[in-house]
Amino acid sequence: MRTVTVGTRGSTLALAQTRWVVARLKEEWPETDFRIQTISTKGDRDRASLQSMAARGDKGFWVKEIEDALLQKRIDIAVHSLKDLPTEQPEGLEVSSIPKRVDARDVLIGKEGMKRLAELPQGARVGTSSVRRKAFLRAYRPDLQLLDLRGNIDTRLAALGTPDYDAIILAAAGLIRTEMRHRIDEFLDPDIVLPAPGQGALALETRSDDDLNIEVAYAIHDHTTDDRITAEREFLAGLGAGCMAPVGAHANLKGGMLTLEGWVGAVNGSQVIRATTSGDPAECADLGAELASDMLGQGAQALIDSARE
Ligand SMILES: NCc1[nH]cc(CCC(=O)O)c1CC(=O)O
Repeated sequence: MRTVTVGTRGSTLALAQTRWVVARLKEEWPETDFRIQTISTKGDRDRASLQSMAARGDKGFWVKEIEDALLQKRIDIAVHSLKDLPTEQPEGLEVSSIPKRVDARDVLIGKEGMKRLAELPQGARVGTSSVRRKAFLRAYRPDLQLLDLRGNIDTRLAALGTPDYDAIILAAAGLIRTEMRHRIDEFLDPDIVLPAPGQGALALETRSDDDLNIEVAYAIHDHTTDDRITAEREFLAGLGAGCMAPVGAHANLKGGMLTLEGWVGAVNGSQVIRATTSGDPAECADLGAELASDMLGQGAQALIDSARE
């Protein structure tokens, strides 16, 4: 039997999504043996300085060590949360497969009586470290106290068991993939908090010259998800921004048309620039790039810079 080594971070979520990927691959390739190897990244080891790493333009803190393992042939396929993967891959590597996306929305989990965003009391304490979530939440409810809350899903859920937080905001996808969907109290309305580009989607990365493993990975590729996230990521790339920017993007396919919505917010909540475009899904990359230049024309750069300070 041929063995394919699949590399991932070791968090509960990373392992859950990698086991899901391996189960799907095994359905397509029953004669192949898949082995999971966990790799620790700078993001796992040095969480406190994530924001400063992002400010320095150091984008690959969730993926660098995993990409090195791919290049050195210690692993054959890497599984990443697409949201955490920089918009460009290093020389010699490529994204060879995008499996079907799960729910892209953000969700709220709250204490008793704090289970809906609109009904949180004045000054309620909400945990999130995402500048995107902070920017859009502040624009909607300037009274809320937004408190930093870092760490993996388990750490963040545990924070609700302390007196410090009334509610926390997370990605639905993380809870769904770790079989904690039942903990979700409210799916946030995307008209209030627009999800991150690529949220809820995964990427399988391989060596560019490794035809065999590219074929293995591509068996679970989903074209619709690919068109949607390509538009979202081209929008992000066109803004020159990364996963730590106050930028939301969400694309949908309906009736053969791709609609892309993009937001850029001021971290202090004073302003959110919103724009929408739509067209042929075959033009998904151009739609994203065009929306980005439209937003830059409306002053988006100053808002992105405001998050870097
Ligand atoms: N930045 C960490 C991260 N990367 C991907 C997800 C969620 C799952 C996904 O979007 O696929 C999360 C956690 C979160 O934002 O709550």
